[in-house]
Amino acid sequence: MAGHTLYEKIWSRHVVTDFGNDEALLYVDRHLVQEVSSPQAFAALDKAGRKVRRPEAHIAVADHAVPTLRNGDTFADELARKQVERLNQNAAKHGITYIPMDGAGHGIVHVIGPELGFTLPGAVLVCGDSHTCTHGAFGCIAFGIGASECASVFATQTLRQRRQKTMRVNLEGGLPHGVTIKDVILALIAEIGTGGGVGYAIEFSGSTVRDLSMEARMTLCNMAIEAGSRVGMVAPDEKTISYLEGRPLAPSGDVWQAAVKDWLSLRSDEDAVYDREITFDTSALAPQVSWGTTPELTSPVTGVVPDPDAEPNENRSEKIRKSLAYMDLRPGTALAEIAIDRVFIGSCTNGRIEDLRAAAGILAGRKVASGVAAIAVPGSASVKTMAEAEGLHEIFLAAGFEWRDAGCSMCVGINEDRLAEGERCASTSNRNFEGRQGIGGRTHLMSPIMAAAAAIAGHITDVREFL
Ligand SMILES: CC(C)[C@H](C(=O)O)[C@@H](O)C(=O)O
Ligand code: SF4
Repeated sequence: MAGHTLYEKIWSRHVVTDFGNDEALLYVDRHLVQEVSSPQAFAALDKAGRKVRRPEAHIAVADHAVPTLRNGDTFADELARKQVERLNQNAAKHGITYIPMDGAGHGIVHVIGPELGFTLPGAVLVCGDSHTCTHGAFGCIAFGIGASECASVFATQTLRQRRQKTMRVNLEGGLPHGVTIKDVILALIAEIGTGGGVGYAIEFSGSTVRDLSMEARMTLCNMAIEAGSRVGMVAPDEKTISYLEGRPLAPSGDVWQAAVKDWLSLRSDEDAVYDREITFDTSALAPQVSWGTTPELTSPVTGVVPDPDAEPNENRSEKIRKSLAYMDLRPGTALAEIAIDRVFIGSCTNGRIEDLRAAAGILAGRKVASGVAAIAVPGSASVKTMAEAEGLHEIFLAAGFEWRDAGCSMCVGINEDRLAEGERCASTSNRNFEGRQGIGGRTHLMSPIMAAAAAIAGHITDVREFL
C-alpha cells in the first residue's frame, strides 16, 4: 500500500467522525478571529444560546479596518471603530483573548499567529479569512472558512470538511539574484492559472523551498489561495523549529521536546502518491509583475503588455481585453515603462521583517520619485519594533516613505488607506481585482524589492538594475 502525504497524515489525526466519501468531522486545534468575518458567527452563537467550547483555542485581533495612522485609537470612520469595538466586546463576552490595536502583540492575523507560536506544525488551524493558508508554511493544515463555519468552530471545536485532493509542487533550482519567492509564486500562478489548484491541498517542496526562510515560506503559502488552493503547506524542518522555539504560546520544557520530535517526523512518505504533481524550475526566473486584474495575468518585468488579439484562447483573450481596459494599458507597452502613483509595501504576503529589510536595502541612500506617494506598513507591531531597532524606519523615512502602524492597510480598500479612482499602485499584496485597493484603483503585484525600485524610478522597473 502506498504511503501517505503530509496533508493526509495531519487530516487522519484530526478525524472525529468519518462520514465516508472523503467527508469527515474534523477537530480544529486553533481558530484566529478577525473583525470582518466574525460578527455573524458570534451572532449565530448568541442566537443559539451556545457558549464557546474552548475559549483558549481562539485568538481575536482586529486588522482589516484598523487605521494605520494612529495615536491611541483614532479612527477615521465610525463604522470601522464599531467593527473593531464589536470584536473586542464579543471576545470579552466569550472569554477569548483579544489583542488590542495598541498592544505589543497586535498585527495582521496571519502575521501574529506564527509570531505568537499559536500556529504550530501538525495542527488544524482555521480563520474566517481566505489567506489562512499562510500558516501552512509551518506544516499544519490551515484554511479559510465562512462565517457559519466559524460559529461551528466556536460552539463545537469541529468542522465538517471534505478532504482535498493532494498536489505536490516541486520548486527546484534556487532563486536568481533579484528574484524572490513572491516572483516564484506569481510566475507559478501565471503558469497554472488561478484555478490551477482548485480542489487540491498543495504541498510545496524541492530545493528552492528547503532553502527558504520561514518568512518566505509564509509568502509562498499565502498565495496558494490565489492559485485556487485553500491549503498550501511546507513540511516542518529545523528552520520551522528554530522559528518557533521560545515563542510565547509555543510549548516549553518536556512538552516542547516531545513536540519537536513529532513535528520533525511529520513529512510525506517517500512512496506517497499525489493526485497531481508538478515541477517548476525557478533557476532562470526574472522578477515578475502583474498587469491584469487577476494574479495569473502576470509577466516577467522584461516583458510587454500582451495583445488580446494575439491570444488564441478566446476566454483568455477576453480576460486580457477586460483587464487592459480597467488597467488603462495598451498592448505592446513595456511593463518597465508603466508610471505609478502609489507604492504599498506591507500585507500578510510581504509585511514581515525580511520584506522590510529587503526593501530598505534598495531604498538606502535613494529617494522616492517626485509625484509618487509611498507607504510602508509593517505586518505587526512586533515587526515594526524589530524594524525600528534595526533603523529600517529611518531608511524608509529618509527615502520619502510614510512609516505606518500595523494592519491590512492598502491591501484591501476597507480602511482609509485606499487608492483614488484611476491611481496606479506598485503593491506587495496578493490580490489585484478591480477595486481591490479602492474603487477605480489599479494594482500591480510585485515583490518588496520591485516595489521599492518602482518607488524610486516612478515607474515599474527591473530591480536588478538597482542591485
Ligand atoms: C475580509 C476577509 C474576509 C478577506 C479574505 O477572506 O481573505 C480579506 O482578508 C482578503 O484578503 O480578501
Ligand atoms: S493583509 Fe490583505 S490579504 Fe492579508 S488578511 Fe489583510 S486584507 Fe486579507
